[in-house]
Amino acid sequence: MRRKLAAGNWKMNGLAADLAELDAMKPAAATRQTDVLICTPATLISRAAEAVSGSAIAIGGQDCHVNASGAHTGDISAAMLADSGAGYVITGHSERRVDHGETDAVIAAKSEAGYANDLIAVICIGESLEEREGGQTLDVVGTQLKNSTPDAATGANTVIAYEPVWAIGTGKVPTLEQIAEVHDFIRAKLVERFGEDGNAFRVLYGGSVKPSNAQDIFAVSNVDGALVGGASLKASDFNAIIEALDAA
Ligand SMILES: O=C(CO)COP(=O)(O)O
Repeated sequence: MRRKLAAGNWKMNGLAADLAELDAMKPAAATRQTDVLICTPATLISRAAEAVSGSAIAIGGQDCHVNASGAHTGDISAAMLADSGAGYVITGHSERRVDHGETDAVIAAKSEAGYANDLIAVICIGESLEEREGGQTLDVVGTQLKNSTPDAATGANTVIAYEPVWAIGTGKVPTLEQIAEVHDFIRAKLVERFGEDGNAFRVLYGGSVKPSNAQDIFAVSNVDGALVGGASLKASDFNAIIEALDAA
């Protein structure tokens, strides 16, 4: 039985004053069946980890460098994330694939850097609108999944997040049938590659998840939770999403 995961990605949002939102998420996070994760900007990780200490909320980073240390001005290593109190790291978010030219091979290497520091990698994959309209969704998702996921991935050290690029921050959400098609496909590919352990990977949906659509999305087969952007910034929204997931 996979534990569910409600994950928030704060992206480039969050100052010290916003740590109060984490405090307000603690009661909702104290659920039986759902893990709760907030990936803050790197500048807040250590304070966020302190703020959630003793609660059920885990803290993660949003990216890491492939190397452990060295002359990489402005970059942050997986060891630094772990040292700051992170337990997870997002790799391969579409905003990094697009803004920073990250390839599947780089994303796999970043995920491995995470494993080496006992971080769980949340590996993101998803098609663009053009690819969706061109009927290439499963090809694109399949290739990204294969090449961004290291051979060392397991259901314990890796979470897959399916985030259609056109659904991120747009308010547009795929139909439940479209979500089911991709999640069932991802599950089949994981089982094909990793055998029985392929059933242990959590597969999250991401892209315009809100309290108003969460219940329907969480009822879809092979949806084990969500990676939430905008609606994870405020406890009032994210708590409702946690509760919808826990009840699903
Ligand atoms: O990119 C996302 C999470 O990583 C989704 O963002 P939104 O929930 O704001 O659409």
